[in-house]
Amino acid sequence: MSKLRVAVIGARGRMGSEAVRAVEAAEDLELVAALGRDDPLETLTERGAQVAVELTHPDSVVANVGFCVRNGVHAVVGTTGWTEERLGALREELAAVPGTGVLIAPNFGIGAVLTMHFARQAARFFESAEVVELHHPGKADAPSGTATRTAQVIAEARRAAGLPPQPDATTSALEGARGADVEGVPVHAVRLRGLVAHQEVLFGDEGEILTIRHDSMNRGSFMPGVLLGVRRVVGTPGLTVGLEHFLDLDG
Ligand SMILES: NC(=O)C1=CN([C@@H]2O[C@H](COP(=O)(O)OP(=O)(O)OC[C@H]3O[C@@H](n4cnc5c(N)ncnc54)[C@H](OP(=O)(O)O)[C@@H]3O)[C@@H](O)[C@H]2O)C=CC1
Ligand SMILES: O=C(O)C1=N[C@H](C(=O)O)C[C@H](O)C1
Repeated sequence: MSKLRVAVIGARGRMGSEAVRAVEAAEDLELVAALGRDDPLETLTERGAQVAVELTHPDSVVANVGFCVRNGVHAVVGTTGWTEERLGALREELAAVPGTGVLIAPNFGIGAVLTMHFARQAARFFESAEVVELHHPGKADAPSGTATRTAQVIAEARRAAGLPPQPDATTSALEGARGADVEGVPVHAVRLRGLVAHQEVLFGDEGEILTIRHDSMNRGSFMPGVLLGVRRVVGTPGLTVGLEHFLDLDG
């Protein structure tokens, strides 16, 4: 059986370099390109890449994924910065090339995906919910894509259950003290040398607290998810947001 031809964009970064190693080590995959900032995207088509793994920067990702889609290269995207507006534009681009698939995964860590799944289940049972994400100080965006998505999932579940806004008597606060407001769910971001990627989801109600915590101790933790995405995206046309769609979580 022929190997799936895979490229990595952002190949010299923290995640990209780990993805290069993971693809090279996979027997069913062949690394055909490892692109940095100054390498032309045309290399993807010249080398016949079937799937591109995109791990760059929120300012670069839209153009890179757009190139892939226009050229029929499936994309597995870990880079953050996907607003509703960006997702809408990508859906329109994809509609013009049926057969091409894009996976956008806010987090490739299986435990992080499960955290979001469990948070969705828990949200309707608690009056209060807040998210705390903790990352290395080299991270460009805050709050993390995962924390933003987690807060959105909680907000969706609260709305579906008809819960009122969360109680909060704060009338004066230093700017940022209550975190970022993501659809009514406060999200707090810590940047600290020594950390990799961590998140706590806190739920509170009268007399009890539920904490769901996930820790990525190294970037190898993301690689099984990256490889799963690469193998599945080729048979999944259109836009998929979230690795959970490839995990059969209710099975
Ligand atoms: N979904 C997930 O599970 C995970 C997602 N991430 C996300 O992935 C992204 C990358 O993270 P990380 O690896 O830590 O970041 P790094 O800064 O370590 O790596 C990014 C790399 O991309 C390069 N780059 C930037 N723009 C381009 C471009 N246009 N073409 C090719 N290469 C480019 C950078 O080059 P240069 O240094 O020259 O700018 C750098 O080498 C972030 O958005 C992060 O949040 C991170 C971890 C897990
Ligand atoms: O930049 C990182 O490191 C990470 N980024 C992703 C995010 O913003 O959610 C995933 C993970 O948290 C690591």
